[in-house]
Amino acid sequence: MNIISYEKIKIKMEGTMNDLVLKNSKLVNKSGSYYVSVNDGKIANISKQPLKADVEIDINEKFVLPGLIDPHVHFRDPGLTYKESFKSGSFAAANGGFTTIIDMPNTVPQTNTAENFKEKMKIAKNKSIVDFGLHSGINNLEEIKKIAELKPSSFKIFMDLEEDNSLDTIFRNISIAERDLNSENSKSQKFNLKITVHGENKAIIEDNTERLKKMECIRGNAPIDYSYARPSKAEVVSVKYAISLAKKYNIDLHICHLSTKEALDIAKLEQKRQYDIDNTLKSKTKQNKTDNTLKSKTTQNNTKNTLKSKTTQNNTKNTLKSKRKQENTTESYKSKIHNITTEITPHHLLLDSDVFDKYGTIAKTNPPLRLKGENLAVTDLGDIDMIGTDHAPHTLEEKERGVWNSAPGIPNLETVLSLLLTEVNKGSIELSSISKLLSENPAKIFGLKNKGNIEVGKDADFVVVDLKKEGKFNLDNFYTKAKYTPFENYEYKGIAIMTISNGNIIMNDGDVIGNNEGKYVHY
Ligand SMILES: NC(=O)N[C@@H](CC(=O)O)C(=O)O
Ligand SMILES: [Zn+2]
Ligand SMILES: [Zn+2]
Repeated sequence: MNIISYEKIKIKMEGTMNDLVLKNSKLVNKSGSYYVSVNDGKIANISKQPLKADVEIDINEKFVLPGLIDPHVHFRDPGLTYKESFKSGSFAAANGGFTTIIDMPNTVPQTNTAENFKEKMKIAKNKSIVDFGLHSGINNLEEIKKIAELKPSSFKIFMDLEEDNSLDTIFRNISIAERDLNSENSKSQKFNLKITVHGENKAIIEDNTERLKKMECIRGNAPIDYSYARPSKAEVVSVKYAISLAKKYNIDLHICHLSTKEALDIAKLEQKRQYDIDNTLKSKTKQNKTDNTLKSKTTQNNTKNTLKSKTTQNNTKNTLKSKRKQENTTESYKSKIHNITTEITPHHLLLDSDVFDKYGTIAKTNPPLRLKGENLAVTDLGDIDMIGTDHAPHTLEEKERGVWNSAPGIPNLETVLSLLLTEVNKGSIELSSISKLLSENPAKIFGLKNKGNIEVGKDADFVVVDLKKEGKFNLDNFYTKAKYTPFENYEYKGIAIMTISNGNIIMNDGDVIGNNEGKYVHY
């Protein structure tokens, strides 16, 4: 038990004092103004009555939202820290209103062994000022099982880099690892492995790029050719295949940076199918329950008990059997429900390939910005689970090497909240949908149970926003090392003015205060 200093015990003894209170706060979907108090990094109380604390911050009737959570960042640490690091990346996150990020495995070395995973945990613990989850890379079954015990947020597959015939094996290995780990720990479904995919088909990309390069002399290969080289079809084919493998192996699937209507429709269809199966299962179990109670109680009890122990035996055997059956046959509706979830980036939401005219290869990213008519828009947000910024920093020099050799990727942590608050001011989305897309759903879908909402007992993670503040992004004020964005001349209305992580202020009016220690978070 760590001994805390006497004065803190004294304050605790008095019982009244909190560590922090946010007074005169506006909360989404609640009328009036609130006091939100914090104790030991957790939300202690939410009240209309005044609350006292060591530190009192007057929010002056601004909105206090749950701290933002980004499930898709590339902090390039270890190995590529000249582009970004957990220090610069987490400072950028704090500046953008984020209190939690989940980092991608395409570092050097790849985060695809238990050893490299632990090494990255250490690096992040030392450098990150926001809480962090980690996605794992892919490896053989043995390594996957060792990493799975460290509770990665998911196993990430870059389908644009994998041959189709290796994908089936990857999904199969993840489902076998989940089954084996849970049968070793049979008391509960302790391990729930999730796959996240970069959904673009490698073969289609290679064929189209080859064809366009050959025509270089005729077409001159403008930056927009990148959108033709990685056509929507590459995403549609890849997302369809990933969903079929998730069904076949009963594994939860999260689709990164969805960028086309067609692929979104396919994902929605499967989500609806799973929802219907889930409801059928729920009504069946309820039906069974009513049937059983109708029978006489007494005689039933003993038979029920013997039956129960047998049924539990059969059930475990059945689930394992159905899982085994799953591997080779098509899904049966009795199978475990696998969740299909989706994310979209700010650039695929708000930009299309027209922006290449102005920003050239600065706007080059994977998947590419879509041609008008193929792209998604703010009106599609109701069908998408979350925003994942795909904060993918590179150096300016790496971004200016022509259409084929420039590095793909756009940094977004310090622009996304202002971009979405501007949409709120335009009336195209509600303020509540920002919390749903950037806090509640990422927390729920990636199992971050202490995060995502302003509720008593949850982590005291907040972002205070000034809905009225207008301006243009000034790259000199950004903390990311990647000083470029296709949103440079965007006129925003609304910005983060304070970020609080576990009760500690980490950003105040655009100044990041770096004395906070981010912690590893997982499902
Ligand atoms: N999105 C990108 O264009 N680039 C990502 C890789 C990826 O997510 O494909 C990166 O790590 O740079
Ligand atoms: Zn990607
Ligand atoms: Zn990415």
